[in-house]
Amino acid sequence: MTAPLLIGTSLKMYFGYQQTLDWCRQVTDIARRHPAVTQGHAALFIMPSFPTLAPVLEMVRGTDIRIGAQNLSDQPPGAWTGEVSAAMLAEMGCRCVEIGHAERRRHFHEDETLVAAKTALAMTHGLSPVLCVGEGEEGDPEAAASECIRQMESALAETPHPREADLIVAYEPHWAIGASQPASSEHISAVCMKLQAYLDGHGGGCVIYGGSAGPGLLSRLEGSVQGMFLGRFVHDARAFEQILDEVMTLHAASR
Ligand SMILES: O=C[C@H](O)COP(=O)(O)O
Repeated sequence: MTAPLLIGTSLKMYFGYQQTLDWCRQVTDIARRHPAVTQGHAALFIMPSFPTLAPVLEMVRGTDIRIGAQNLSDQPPGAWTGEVSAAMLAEMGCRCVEIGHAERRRHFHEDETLVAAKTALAMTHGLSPVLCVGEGEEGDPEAAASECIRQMESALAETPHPREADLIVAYEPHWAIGASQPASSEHISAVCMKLQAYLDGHGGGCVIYGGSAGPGLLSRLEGSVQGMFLGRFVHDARAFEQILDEVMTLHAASR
């Protein structure tokens, strides 16, 4: 059987507490009954805000939905006011953590040294990094892929081999995040296939696409990505279900 497509989302800081729980419940209910999930063609992850991690972890108990944080400290537990450790996330039951998102690089000045430290720490605690890479300006896919591979190499520089958790690379061109539409399918496919080829030769991992992604995009990418990293366009949980419907259609077409 082929590997499941990875369908994940970060809720960023959009929702309130109750709204997050309501949305996660809707998606969990969809996951419990949708054949794309129950038959193993799609694997899901959700990254809600820190205060909701505990109730959401409880909510998804009995499913295989991975829950992750949108950030972690690059430091071991100690005197780091306001930070959250990899150790605590792992202890709670988180299985993945987002690292290097364009918004954290831009607004919180997270540099490549910090991204590499966080990636290594996540791995050593068995947390799969959802490592976000992407070029700043719209341009040709060759240059974009080179820049993303450079970012991946930098991010993985401190990570011991073999890796202690699966690596998920989210290709997110910065210029396509928060936009009205994603990058073109041709651009996404060309870059993601290069990044996947790189990972296949360098310890493994899977490449998913994010940046104004929504229903319909996965079908247009014709198997060139391993999944999707979703944002605003699944805030209505029915859109999440539509994407799982697409996974089923793609699976049927591949048989
Ligand atoms: O974390 C998700 C990505 O940054 C994409 O967000 P967006 O689809 O709202 O642009």
